[in-house]
Amino acid sequence: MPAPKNTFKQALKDGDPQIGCWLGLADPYIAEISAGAGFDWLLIDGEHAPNDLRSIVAQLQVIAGRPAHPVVRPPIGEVWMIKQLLDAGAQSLLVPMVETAEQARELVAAVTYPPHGLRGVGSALARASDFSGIADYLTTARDEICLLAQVENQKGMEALDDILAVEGLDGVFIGPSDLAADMGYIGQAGAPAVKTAVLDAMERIVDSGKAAGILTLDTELQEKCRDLGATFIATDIDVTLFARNMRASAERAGTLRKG
Ligand SMILES: O=C(O)C(=O)C[C@H](O)[C@@H](O)CO
Repeated sequence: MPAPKNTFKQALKDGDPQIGCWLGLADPYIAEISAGAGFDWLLIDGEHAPNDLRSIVAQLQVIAGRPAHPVVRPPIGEVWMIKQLLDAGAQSLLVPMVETAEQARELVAAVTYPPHGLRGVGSALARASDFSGIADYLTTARDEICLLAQVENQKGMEALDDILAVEGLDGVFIGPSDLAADMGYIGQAGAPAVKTAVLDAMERIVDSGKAAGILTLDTELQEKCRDLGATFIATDIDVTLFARNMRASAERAGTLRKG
């Protein structure tokens, strides 16, 4: 019995656009609601949300078997973190702040078992192998892991072509917020210079044959990235959805006080 089929990875290979949502509320209840909302994938954010391994596992558990595919973002691309997340059952990783091809090659090694990689062998204890229930996990896991790198500063953009040449990397995500900051436009991900850089990167990623991805709430940019061939596009964030609607609700309710 092989490792579970990574339908998200297959969809990216097939060029089928996958529409996702960021999960930053770090709660399995929210993840469960989101998993059936209609998104193709959900990003469990370990970088900017108060997630730890336990909360990530809890979200993986409630998303399992639901229509949406979980993509997990570690705080940074450390080998030990990746080992833990893969053993916890994450099959798709989005690793932030990738700046060099060497870094990308290290990440490929981190998701690959020896002799070709560095991933520690602990499947006997791992949720990923259904706690040893998947007899052929060790020899089939790698093919079902989707490794995505985030390029989100000028150093990474300058190295983009070299990063795209790294075998075993499935896709590159451009992070508009961090890229904007590094370009001198902090808080202005929609600045023309940033958008131009993002769209240029999208073209280069797609031309390389790898999957291109982004998170943007800008509907015009979402459409432009899709039209350029981007295939993993996150269009919203649970935190902002909730906060915006709570504030609006409180404002409406506040009118009751006036009598
Ligand atoms: O740089 C970006 O943009 C991202 O990587 C996404 C952000 O981390 C996310 O928190 C939304 O701002």
